[in-house]
Amino acid sequence: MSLIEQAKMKAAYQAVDEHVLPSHRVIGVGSGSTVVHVVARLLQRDPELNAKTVFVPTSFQSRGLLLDGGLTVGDVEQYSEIDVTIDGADEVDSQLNAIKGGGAAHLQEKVVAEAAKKFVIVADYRKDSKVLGEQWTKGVPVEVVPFAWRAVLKKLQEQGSKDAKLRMAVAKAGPVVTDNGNFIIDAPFGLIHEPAKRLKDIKLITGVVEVGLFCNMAEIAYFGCEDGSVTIRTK
Ligand SMILES: O=C[C@H](O)[C@H](O)[C@H](O)COP(=O)(O)O
Repeated sequence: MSLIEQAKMKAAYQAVDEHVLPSHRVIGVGSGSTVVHVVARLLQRDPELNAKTVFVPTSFQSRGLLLDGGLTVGDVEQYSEIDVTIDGADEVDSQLNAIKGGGAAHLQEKVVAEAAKKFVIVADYRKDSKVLGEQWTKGVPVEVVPFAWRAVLKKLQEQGSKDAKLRMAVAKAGPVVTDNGNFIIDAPFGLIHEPAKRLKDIKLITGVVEVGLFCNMAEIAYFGCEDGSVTIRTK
């Protein structure tokens, strides 16, 4: 296993061990490659405990992971109060603000994170920054209603993201289509010193569904380090 994969695994395992309690009945499960290790750790719990627990996924991917593991899935319509949600991130700043949506899943992720009493981030050392935009330079993922994408792109450029662009699919002609049937624009803004303001400005553009800036949401973040240790950051 590569160093990066080991780092993801250590962070994920420790977060599950410290935040998923036997008394919990509803657990939110994020998306991405780090969350694969979250689900692996959940599957190592007492099967009787898992049988009494409902897991709320945040994407087609995480739903598949949970179902493949034989776990019971639910949604926020059934379970509006979640005990804890654990999710990955593309970058986390010193205040625990995060960029998410590298896998185009941030709309459902934000809903499931907001429904949780506690939101926990797991990541490897490459995601650990002082200021957002230091390491994640692809831009802020912005989910948009398809017919409005050009209008939103223009507004994002006017807000200072000159290189904002529609995310294109890799093994399909045309744009990435999210699990919700929308498009994604990646909007680089350089260093983001005031993420909450940036979030508000982008969200006010008509046609924007959700912005991959998670501000003042995470309570704690676990970063797997290159030396095999795990760094914990709290508010
Ligand atoms: O849309 C995807 C999600 O926000 C992921 O949680 C994020 O991209 C981090 O993914 P990974 O753990 O693969 O780096």
